[in-house]
Amino acid sequence: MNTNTVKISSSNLNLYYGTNHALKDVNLELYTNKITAFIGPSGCGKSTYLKTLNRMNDLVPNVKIEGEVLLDGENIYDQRVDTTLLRKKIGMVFQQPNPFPMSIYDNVAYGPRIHGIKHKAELDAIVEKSLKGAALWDEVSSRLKKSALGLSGGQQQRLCIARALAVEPEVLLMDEPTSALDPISTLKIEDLMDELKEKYTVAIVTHNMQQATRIADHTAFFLVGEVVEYAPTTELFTVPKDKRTEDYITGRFG
Ligand SMILES: Nc1ncnc2c1ncn2[C@@H]1O[C@H](COP(=O)(O)OP(=O)(O)OP(=O)(O)O)[C@@H](O)[C@H]1O
Repeated sequence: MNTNTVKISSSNLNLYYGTNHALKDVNLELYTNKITAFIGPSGCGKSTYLKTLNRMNDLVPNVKIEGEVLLDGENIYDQRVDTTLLRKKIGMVFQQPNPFPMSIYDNVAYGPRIHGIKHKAELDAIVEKSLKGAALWDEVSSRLKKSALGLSGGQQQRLCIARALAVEPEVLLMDEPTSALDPISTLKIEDLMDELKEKYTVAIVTHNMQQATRIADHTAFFLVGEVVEYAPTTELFTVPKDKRTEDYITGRFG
């Protein structure tokens, strides 16, 4: 894995929800312009880990985080870090498509407007570019002023990806982005992810091991808060080094 450039690196990362030690000494590196998948049984800490990467867990009461997460070598947990700017750089897409109850256009323009962009021509260009980037433009260009809630689930999820792209992030975090979608919409998002990695660094939590093998360059296997194994995806699924990884990927537990 040495040929890859490190975008995000976490070292000795521990997270506690009250007394629940949910992440245990997680050391992982995410590489620029690659897709990294996090797999593992329910409750093993995949989503928690993903959320530590843009400090979404800061919002949870009684959470305690120790260790470091570096983005381009800078610790994102440094007190001076502005979390709004951090989350502009590291965008997130959730399991359930969650468009705002407003027009397609306004959903995509929402982030840029918050960051101070007001001119219509500039916003129009961002909306078009982002919708194209999320492979949705052709389906919605004639109905930009219509409610986003009228889109199908798969379209809504691509809209959420467009909304994330609109603020020009460097990293995209995706928490089971296709688990609520039908197989055709899922394939569309997987194809899209392959395009997105040309420009962004992508991390995805998935329950679907086939999905990880289809799209991820690297895969980390989590078990009760620990990373058991982290390797290039083909290696992890064909020659796992740890017996627990082997048991999981062959369906013996989880
Ligand atoms: N906001 C929270 N407050 C308290 N405990 C939490 C919170 N979120 C997660 N946990 C706990 O942390 C542990 C890890 O949960 P997490 O959601 O990260 O696992 P996961 O691997 O993503 O699971 P799943 O695949 O079911 O989504 C679990 O024990 C869970 O109950």
